[in-house]
Amino acid sequence: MPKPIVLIAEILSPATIDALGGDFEIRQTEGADRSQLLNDIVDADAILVRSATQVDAEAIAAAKKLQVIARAGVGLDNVDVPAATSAGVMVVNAPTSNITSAAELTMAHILGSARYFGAGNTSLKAGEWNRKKYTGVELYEKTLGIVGLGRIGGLVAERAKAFGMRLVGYDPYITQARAAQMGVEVVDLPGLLAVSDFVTVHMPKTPETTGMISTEEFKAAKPGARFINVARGGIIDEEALAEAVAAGEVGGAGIDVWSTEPPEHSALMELDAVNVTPHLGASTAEAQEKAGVAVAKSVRKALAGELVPDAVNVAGGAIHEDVRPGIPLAERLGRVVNSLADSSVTHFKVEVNGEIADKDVSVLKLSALKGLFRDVVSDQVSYVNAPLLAEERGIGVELVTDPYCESFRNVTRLTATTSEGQRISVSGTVTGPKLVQKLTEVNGFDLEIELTDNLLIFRYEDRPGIIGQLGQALGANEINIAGMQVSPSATDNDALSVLAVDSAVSEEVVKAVAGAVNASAFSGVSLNED
Ligand SMILES: NC(=O)c1ccc[n+]([C@@H]2O[C@H](COP(=O)([O-])OP(=O)(O)OC[C@H]3O[C@@H](n4cnc5c(N)ncnc54)[C@H](O)[C@@H]3O)[C@@H](O)[C@H]2O)c1
Ligand SMILES: O=C(O)[C@H](O)COP(=O)(O)O
Repeated sequence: MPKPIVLIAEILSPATIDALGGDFEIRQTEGADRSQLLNDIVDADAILVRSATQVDAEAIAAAKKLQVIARAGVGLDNVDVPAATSAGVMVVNAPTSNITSAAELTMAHILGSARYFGAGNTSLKAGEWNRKKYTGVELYEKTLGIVGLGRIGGLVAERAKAFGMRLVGYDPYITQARAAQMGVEVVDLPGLLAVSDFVTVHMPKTPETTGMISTEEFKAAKPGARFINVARGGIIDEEALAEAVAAGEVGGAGIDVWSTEPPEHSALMELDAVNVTPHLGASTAEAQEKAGVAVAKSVRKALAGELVPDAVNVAGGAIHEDVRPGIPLAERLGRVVNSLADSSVTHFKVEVNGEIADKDVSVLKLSALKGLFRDVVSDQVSYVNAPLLAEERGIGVELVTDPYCESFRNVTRLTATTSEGQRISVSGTVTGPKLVQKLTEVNGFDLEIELTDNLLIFRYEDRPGIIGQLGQALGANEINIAGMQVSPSATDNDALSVLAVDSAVSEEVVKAVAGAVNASAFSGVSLNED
């Protein structure tokens, strides 16, 4: 049988090809060359792009076998998602692959505009020695206005804080509590412009945000403020910016993204106080590797007929972006339940609590079931066959949602009853811009520990010295502890310890360690991917 064809339309990290593996025929094309693209896409099963390839309705219609469009990055501005959906083509991206790189480039632009990096560099290379002209300002104790407090805005806040900046932010879609967590004071846009020495934008480009910072906003801004755009071209109106800088109203700017790429005859190019970069936000070795590997994995899954967590439109039905991070979490929690179960599960409940409860979260039930079965059946468990496996085994499955969630934005809680009457519960959440998975509860014991690949769980009668005994017993078996959480019971004298360890621990060793602390219940959980 011929191998499926994966068409790579832009330069991607070599790690992408390694992660695709040997199951595909990999072809290269030049995505920016329209006629070459339309010719080469015809028999492709999957296409991998960055932002320079227009995968529009025409390209999708030309692609007779296409099953997946993979964007090795975040923005889908160059992909016609509705056209892909109506053609039954899955679209995937790599939503967190380049956020750190984009946040770091933002800091580079903030610093660069504060210190005339571009102009100083050009001037010195032209043989001048002009120290006075390029006297800048410090960031320390200046105010940074962040417009858009999402993933990248949050990472910028974290970094700017380290420079001693005061942070104000505007984002009508996030809660005060979330902004407070970031150390950002929420204000309205005029309020932000009035007090900010630097303004940086981190929103998507939408009809609402296009041209959101323009002549009026420059006039309302603090005189001499500097403006940074590492988000999307046109959120800051380039022509109005050039005029405001030339008029001395705006002190400087750092622009990475352009309303037309590459930009044509922009007046910004002529201005000393404006530093420019050619859309380099994601252009680091790390971001490219992360993006390439993430989409390669998604392509493998998509072509194997599995549900893909990073898909933005699955089988015509979209998974909301706030629900997507919960998919791998639910699967891993399902695996934890399976590890804790002493006998077969007869009833399985998936509770989704918090802000995502009003979205369609049925995929989380499928994912949790997939996790429950993944380590116990020899067949490849998919989102499609997991419910069938439950039915075959007579497992009653329920999904319950509740928008109320006390401690986190969202928590997924799985409870299971086994044929021997054992009751198991585990809860988890996904936190921060890096979407860190956390275990927040096991069998009624509240915790907060990263859901790493190898965990050990011990329940015992609480008494002094146990932590030392656990450490000693694990050390004697050459097991390194990477993290630990102890949770005393609210109802009896027991405590539960969850330890994150560096490698999988054999059942024999887990038993020996449990014996050393006289544990009444214990489990070794291994969530390795292989
Ligand atoms: N330069 C680059 O190479 C590069 C790299 C990665 C991402 N990006 C771009 O950076 C931007 C931010 O990415 P992200 O991952 O942080 O996105 P995100 O979705 O995590 O955050 C966007 C934030 O903008 C807010 N927002 C939406 N409309 C708004 C409005 N009208 N006013 C104020 N806030 C509004 C949202 O509530 C959200 O909190 C996107 O445009 C993305 O395409 C650029
Ligand atoms: O949307 C993105 O991921 C960034 O703008 C990066 O785009 P790029 O992959 O073309 O550099």
